[in-house]
Amino acid sequence: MRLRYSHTLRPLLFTSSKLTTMTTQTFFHSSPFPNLKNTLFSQRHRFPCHRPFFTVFCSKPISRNPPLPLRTNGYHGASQASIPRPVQLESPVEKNMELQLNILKKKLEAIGVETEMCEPGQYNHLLCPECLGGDQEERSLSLYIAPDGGSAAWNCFRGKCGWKGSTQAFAGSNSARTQLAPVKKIRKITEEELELEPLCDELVTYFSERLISKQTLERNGVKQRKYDDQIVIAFPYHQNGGLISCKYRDINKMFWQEANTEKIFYGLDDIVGHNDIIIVEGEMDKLAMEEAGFFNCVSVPDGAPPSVSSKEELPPQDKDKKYQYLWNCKDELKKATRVILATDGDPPGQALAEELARRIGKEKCWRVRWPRKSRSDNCKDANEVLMYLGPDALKEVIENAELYPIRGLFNFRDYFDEIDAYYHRTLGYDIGISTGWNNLNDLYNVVPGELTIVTGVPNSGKSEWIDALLCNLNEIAGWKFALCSMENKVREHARKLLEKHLKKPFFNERYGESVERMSVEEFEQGKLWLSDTFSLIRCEDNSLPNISWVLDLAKAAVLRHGVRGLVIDPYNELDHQRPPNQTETEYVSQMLTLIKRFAQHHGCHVWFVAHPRQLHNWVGDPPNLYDISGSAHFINKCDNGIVIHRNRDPESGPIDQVQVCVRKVRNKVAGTIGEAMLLYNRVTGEYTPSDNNRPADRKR
Ligand SMILES: Nc1ncnc2c1ncn2[C@@H]1O[C@H](COP(=O)(O)OP(=O)(O)OP(=O)(O)O)[C@@H](O)[C@H]1O
Repeated sequence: MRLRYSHTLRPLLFTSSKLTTMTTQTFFHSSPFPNLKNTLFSQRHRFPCHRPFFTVFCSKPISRNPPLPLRTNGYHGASQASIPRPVQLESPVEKNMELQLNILKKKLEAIGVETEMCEPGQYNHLLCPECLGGDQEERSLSLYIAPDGGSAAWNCFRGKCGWKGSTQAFAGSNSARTQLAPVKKIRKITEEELELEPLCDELVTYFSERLISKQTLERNGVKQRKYDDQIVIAFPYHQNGGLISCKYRDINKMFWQEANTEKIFYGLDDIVGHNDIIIVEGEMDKLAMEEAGFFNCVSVPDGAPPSVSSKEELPPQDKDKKYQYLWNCKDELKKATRVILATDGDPPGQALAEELARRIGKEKCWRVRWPRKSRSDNCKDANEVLMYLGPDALKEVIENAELYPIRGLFNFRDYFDEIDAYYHRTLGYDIGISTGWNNLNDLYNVVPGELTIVTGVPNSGKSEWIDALLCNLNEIAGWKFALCSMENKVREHARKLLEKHLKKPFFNERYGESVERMSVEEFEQGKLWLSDTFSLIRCEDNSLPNISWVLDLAKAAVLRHGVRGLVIDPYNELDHQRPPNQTETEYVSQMLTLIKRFAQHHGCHVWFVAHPRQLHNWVGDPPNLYDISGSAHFINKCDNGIVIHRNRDPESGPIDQVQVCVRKVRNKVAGTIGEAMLLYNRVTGEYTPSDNNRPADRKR
């Protein structure tokens, strides 16, 4: 049980004769009652255990006597043996140790003891299914399985649990749970038996310093109890008006609860019939809520866990020991339409809210935001809000409760920061960067996080155009890129990029004509630019890379070099093996989903080159995006679809003319459908806008 109360008012020492008020410093460092804590602890030993003490694991020396035969009903709640002992079985089963070990393990597993790693003849340290090892999740259950696998005995060493018992493989029936589970005797208690008394004036004052009124204390039946000359606060837990349990709080803010009583919410009767229920983390918070006018409030009995359980699945109700108080009133919770989780603002408090919400159903849970109590600190719970800001502020906290977040379910409000940045254009580039060719400005702009599919018949200049675009984007916005261009030899790719960057040919021979070749100095400077601007994704061995491999490396390039664009050229150079039951259409759809997720997640633009299928009776027109071989998903899933086409017939028009057909633009901020003409400079590989916006006439 983890209870965390740290109210900042002066702590008090309660004695039956008088109640002494001290400063915090005095209280912690020079208590006039050095033995007080010990006294309280020893007193408390009458209460802390939730189970009766058994003596199976008492500290006597190991007996040399032959082991006592175990009872045959399978469960021993209280053996007198000094340590768990192997049990001799006189039956044919003796011959089959494996069988009996399996049966034994099944019985143990039926009561929640995980035996997978357990070996016979050894002490195994496991998580106790009764207490789950407390907040620290200690492996506090010591389980001993006899060497022959025929019997087992266990004990949880956590003082607050102490669960112990033993069983045999072949004793009784196999319905182990009912036999093995310790029969807890729930005590019936009365205020008289507990010797609860009305609060003394000093304690009433103590509460009033926390702004809890006498009226609230009386309505909730808050009492006191004497332990010799010490007084502790008693919070009686009621259900249907009857006393179910009682929790005590001493001067050291230590808590303990009546043993062998049922775990219920504190204030349970107050939520009966209410549509709105508030759940808080401590009794003081429940009382504080009342001061703000909220009676429909309960407190958890056991405080908060240190963190949210790592297990995704909730345990079955009967094994969900820590939250039995919830299951004990599941009808009330079911009837409620709104459950406001007002647990503490610290990480354990938030973990508690999450655990409660998982069990109650997040769809009807709400949560609160604790207001500031100072410039640097927030209030951490209801009582602090009451003390620092007053009842109206606490009322406001509850009235302003927000829907409890559900993973995957959002509101636009959750994205307002991002939407603001988009509106105010503070992130740059969100409405897209110009390609650098002004006649394309209305048609296509490069938006981070989008996917552009580029297609065109073979040799149409797709790769050349993308390279030229990257050089422009680098010049305009300093973007860096990852290139996965499997068709290109690295040195050829370097040549093409350098020519565009330096606007000079790499060689003079054949294509350089009379244009001055790039100098050695320019070449050296260009190499530095290449290294700085591009990351190469290449599969150096003979195997073809698959899309996940490419995206993983692209992610590394984003994180390591800050690349803003990825080119995958072309699609057919990737490995596209798919499971036999998956169609190519399904495969393409999945692959494009992966690419788009990568693009969005890293704010990286992706250009993906895909070839059209073989076109029959082709008359030289630009292909259609639906002609892309593989699947219509290329056009369906991309943000932008571009066809690069060029005239190859000198009689139809200039052959350096390149047609950029923007066939799909999903985001109207980025552009629109249309065509623009560029002129290709064969010497430097540069493109410039063409004055002639008419495509060449094609021979038919
Ligand atoms: N408008 C043009 N005029 C003349 N040659 C061009 C033109 N555009 C590109 N080229 C040349 O065509 C060749 C192929 O270009 P590129 O590799 O970019 O085509 P591609 O469409 O990517 O080809 P593939 O489909 O085979 O991958 C290059 O040598 C390039 O210099």
